[in-house]
Amino acid sequence: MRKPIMAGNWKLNKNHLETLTFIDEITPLLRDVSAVDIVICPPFTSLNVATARTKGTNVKVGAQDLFWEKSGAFTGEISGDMLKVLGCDYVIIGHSERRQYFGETDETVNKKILAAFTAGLIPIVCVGETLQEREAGQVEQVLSTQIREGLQGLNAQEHGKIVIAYEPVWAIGTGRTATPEQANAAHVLIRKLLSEIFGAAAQDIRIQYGGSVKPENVKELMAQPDIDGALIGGAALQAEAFEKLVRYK
Ligand SMILES: O=C(CO)COP(=O)(O)O
Repeated sequence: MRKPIMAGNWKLNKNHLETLTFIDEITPLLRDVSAVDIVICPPFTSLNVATARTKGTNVKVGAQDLFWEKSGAFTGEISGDMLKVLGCDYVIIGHSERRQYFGETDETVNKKILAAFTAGLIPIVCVGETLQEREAGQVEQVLSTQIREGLQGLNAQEHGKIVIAYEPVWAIGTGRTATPEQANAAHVLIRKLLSEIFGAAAQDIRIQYGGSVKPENVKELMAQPDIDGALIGGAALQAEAFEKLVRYK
């Protein structure tokens, strides 16, 4: 009942020319796929060409961040409206790299989620614990704070299309994936937390797993009942690998 969603988070990779090359490779390969939502999230400078080149295809485009204000004296920032008018459909919010290096907090995540919905974008909201937190037995506490504070004030009617990405920080770019069972257990916990906010509609919210997802491990992760897709970094940068990830079955 939840349509799988496979998204590539390109991070700081690919200029606009490389973006066009990737899109020209990937769109013919994925043309027949309709059972999975496909999203690429290039850097801001590539979004213009990405939305233009994917227009009319089944590949959707997302940004990697946004700012919560609509306009004004906020040097270096990008608004949700700017992304929407470019043709973006999604925006990643609260990635652990933004939390770690750029001062993102649950409070700013919350403001950004609301701004994304106001602009008509679907937020992909990242949560996840560090290795230290996992080893200290704090997974539940960390996820619960991130969800309760990050998603404060949301409701099923207006915000039910939200996508959550569970990305344990210790699995990102490390080659160390959570086991399918570990990941699913976290997803079950997240869904329980979502049901406090969204009620029964939490059953329809898609929860992606992220952290060293590759063509070799995607199938067993996707076989878990509460894993509804993946947010993929490194392995999403090559068309051939990304095709395999989208065709995970
Ligand atoms: O952070 C990630 C996606 O947002 C995961 O990155 P990797 O797939 O490179 O581990």
